[in-house]
Amino acid sequence: MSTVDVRGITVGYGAEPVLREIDLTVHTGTTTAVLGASGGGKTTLLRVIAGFLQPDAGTVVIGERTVCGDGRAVPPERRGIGYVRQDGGLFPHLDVGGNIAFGLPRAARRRRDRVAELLELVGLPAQTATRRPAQLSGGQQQRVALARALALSPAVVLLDEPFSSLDTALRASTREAVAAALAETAATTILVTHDQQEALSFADQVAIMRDGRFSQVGSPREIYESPVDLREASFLGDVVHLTGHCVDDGITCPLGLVTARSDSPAALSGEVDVVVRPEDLTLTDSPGCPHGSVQEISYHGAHALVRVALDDGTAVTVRVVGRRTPEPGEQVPVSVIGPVLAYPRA
Ligand SMILES: Nc1ncnc2c1ncn2[C@@H]1O[C@H](COP(=O)(O)OP(=O)(O)OP(=O)(O)O)[C@@H](O)[C@H]1O
Repeated sequence: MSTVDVRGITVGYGAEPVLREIDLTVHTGTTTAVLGASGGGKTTLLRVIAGFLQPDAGTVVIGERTVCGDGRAVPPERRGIGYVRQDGGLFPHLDVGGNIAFGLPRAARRRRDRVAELLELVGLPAQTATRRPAQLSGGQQQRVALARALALSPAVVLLDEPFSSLDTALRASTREAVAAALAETAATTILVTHDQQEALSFADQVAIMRDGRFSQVGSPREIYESPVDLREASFLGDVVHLTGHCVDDGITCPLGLVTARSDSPAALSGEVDVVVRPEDLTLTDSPGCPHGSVQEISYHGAHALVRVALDDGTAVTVRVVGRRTPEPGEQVPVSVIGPVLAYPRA
């Protein structure tokens, strides 16, 4: 069992802490994505867990073992952790086989079949072993870096933005290969990323870091569909933000009379923030729905974002299937699908 349990970690590089009393639990064999703005402290957290940085306060427990805190500081090489840096960090003077075998005990280093096994695990052919890192694409290098991290069968794998330097197509295929390799080894994984889609699709749990703390930790669905506040909602994707007024039978807002979802904060009254995702709006008619004119279309292939100026002047964005966009200037109805998220006015 290798649950990673981070409790009350406070750490910094100077007087000001970068992380403040951070708590995080990553259950055995699951993946947590740590998502946040640049400079927020994501890498710092990985460095504390890996043992490269000693915290000012708090503990890290891996499985049953306290690896830091309570007067203990287990060195990085004895924590059973595989770490993949943002740039892969391969040794340029060693071939792929040499890179993967680097951390293995002397006897195992000579076993080429272990290297071939690890290459297969990350979806690379065995003959890649004789190539130098410089002869590989960015995605192949990242896979080799993962194979090296997995060589010692670590119980915990830390991935620091491993896909950020890859182009879209390579990113998707590398991500799939890495996810499959991690699933096969049942490693407990923490992935640092600043890519919302990556966090939502790759992880079992997403932790959003803001100002040195986690502002929300939950399943990808909870994080996207039930953000704790307007700020988190905007951080995780496109939002239509409107002002609403609570009335007896719901909330009146530029979209008409709407009802608050049950996962909205309780005790709403007076003026509230109404938050709707563009995919919760449609260009179809419904009783009492507003109309407006199409201002702008942003085409993304599979989908398109249609900006509509409602007749009362409010601008809203509607996500439609890419093939079914209206024309600019067209008059369209805008309906909301289902109840909306509403928050007390910020
Ligand atoms: N070795 C260091 N010495 C001093 N300050 C540092 C050091 N490493 C990081 N910092 C500072 O700590 C803060 C957090 O850095 P960190 O690299 O953990 O953020 P991050 O969320 O991983 O950022 P990014 O997404 O850009 O990689 C930043 O303000 C950074 O400048």
